[in-house]
Amino acid sequence: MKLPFTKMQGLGNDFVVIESLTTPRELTPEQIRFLANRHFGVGCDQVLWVGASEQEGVDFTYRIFNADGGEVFQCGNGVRCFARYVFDKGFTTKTNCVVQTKAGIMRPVLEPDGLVTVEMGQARFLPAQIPLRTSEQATRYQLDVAGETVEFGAVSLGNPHAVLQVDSVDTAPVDSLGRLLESHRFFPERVNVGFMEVISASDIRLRVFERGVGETLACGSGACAAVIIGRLWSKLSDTVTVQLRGGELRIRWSGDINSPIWMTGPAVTVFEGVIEL
Ligand SMILES: N[C@@H](CCC[C@H](N)C(=O)O)C(=O)O
Repeated sequence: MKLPFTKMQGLGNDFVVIESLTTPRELTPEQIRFLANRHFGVGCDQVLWVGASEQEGVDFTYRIFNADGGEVFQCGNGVRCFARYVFDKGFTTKTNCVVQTKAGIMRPVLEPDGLVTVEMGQARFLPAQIPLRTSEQATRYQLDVAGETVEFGAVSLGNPHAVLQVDSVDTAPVDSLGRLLESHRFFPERVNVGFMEVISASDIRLRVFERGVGETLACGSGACAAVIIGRLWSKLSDTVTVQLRGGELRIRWSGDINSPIWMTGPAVTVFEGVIEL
């Protein structure tokens, strides 16, 4: 089968976008892993699937697959690319489409300056919602990992995040500790692990070890999670610039746990192609 695709990136978090609007397409986990493979396939952190609306008031259905082939419910950099893709390809003339994900409805908006703003929904903190293997909700959790006590905040943006504060992201053990935490039994559905360095109340640096991928150049939902945790720990203001390895995101959150969080950043098409599956 010949499969057309579009390669996109948001701050270097890269995607293979598969269109299932004109020709319905389903991909197996093996096919996802092949597409994501940087040596034998196209190469990406996530495969994004663009599908038709399945309900009134919604324009499209958005599905997300990690490079390991697993389906997940949220991808912040991906939803910006999704909005850029459906608009640039002429599948909509709306600059503010409504997108159904498995985590709920998302509303990306194409800004006049080319950036994309997304309302990322409400954060969830209950252990069962994240999920965590505990019944006690806490602002800070502690785990013993490889003989050390690790402290972190935990939140769901539709996908699970643990956020650690570090003195410097340059020296943080992102790969080794990220890997251990990602698959720690405390997180029954595994977890994305963010390492946050607070520069000031309005600036952080962040590296993220993503579930099902490894460290990526940027993670949109991870940036939201870091700002939420940093704000709950009284270290951040309501508008924060998040410096990731691939560039910057602007994140806004009032601090009211019932209010949504907003993310603004770039979404770029890299190239198009056709691959034999
Ligand atoms: N890169 C993403 C997050 C993708 C999903 C994540 N790896 C998970 O397993 O939850 C983003 O920009 O949010």
